[in-house]
Amino acid sequence: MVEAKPEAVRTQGLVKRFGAQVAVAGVDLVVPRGSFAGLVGPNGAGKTTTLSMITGLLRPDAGLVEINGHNVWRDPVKVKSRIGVLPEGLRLFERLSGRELLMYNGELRGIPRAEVEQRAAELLRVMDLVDSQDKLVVDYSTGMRKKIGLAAALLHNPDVLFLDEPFEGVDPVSANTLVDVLQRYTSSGSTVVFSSHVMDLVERLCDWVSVMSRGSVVAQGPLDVIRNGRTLNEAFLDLVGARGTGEEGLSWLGSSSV
Ligand SMILES: Nc1ncnc2c1ncn2[C@@H]1O[C@H](COP(=O)(O)OP(=O)(O)OP(=O)(O)O)[C@@H](O)[C@H]1O
Repeated sequence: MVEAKPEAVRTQGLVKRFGAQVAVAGVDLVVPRGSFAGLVGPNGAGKTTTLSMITGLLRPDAGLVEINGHNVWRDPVKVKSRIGVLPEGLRLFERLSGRELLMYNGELRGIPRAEVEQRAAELLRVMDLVDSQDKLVVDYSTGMRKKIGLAAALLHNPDVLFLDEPFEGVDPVSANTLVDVLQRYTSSGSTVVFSSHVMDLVERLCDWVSVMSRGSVVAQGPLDVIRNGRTLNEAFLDLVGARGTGEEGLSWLGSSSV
């Protein structure tokens, strides 16, 4: 009998509190291998906190995180060597050029220099950053930062890639580039998990969706199951209980009142 491979990501009962605030209240997140997975939820739902705990950046108060069957918090070095992360806020080494940043990342990952040089050159070309490769990262625009951050996260060819709001502040041309690279990456069987508020994009790209609300996963599964005949935006509004008439309050707003 062939043993089933573990999921790319599995969490059980993940909890994080900040003082009296429960940011993540027992999250059971599942992402099958090879998925292009979207993590969606209203502001403050706990997406960033969950991703931070999954990627070994923030220690959970309770619960279990496994990536490809390996316990992240018991074996962090092994797991971190096989994942790529584009975190929120994207803190980068600002005084390095884009090219130096990739070379440094490659060295940190223990990849032979000649291999890093080749991979960095290819990534810079695909990300359309060749002309800016010698510019300091501090002088990069928001979209350029996302692209060099994604290049750095891909350099060691991870099994699973985690991206927190990768398309935020990115122009349509750069967004297309990011999408092309990510689709090429998942088509070879690797897994992407990304958080986003852009429902159209999640609907277009993802085959798996997890919906969070108030610190919990309220729905997850294949995109079509979550949509259930609706647009993803409609499904999202139904699931997070955010449908209102929008007519209450703000009666003073607009030109008809004084
Ligand atoms: N370091 C922190 N200290 C205190 N509270 C925090 C901290 N980080 C997050 N929180 C709180 O935890 C909750 C979840 O925040 P989180 O950033 O995970 O949500 P999110 O779903 O990523 O939101 P958004 O879509 O707005 O980015 C929020 O109420 C937030 O105020």
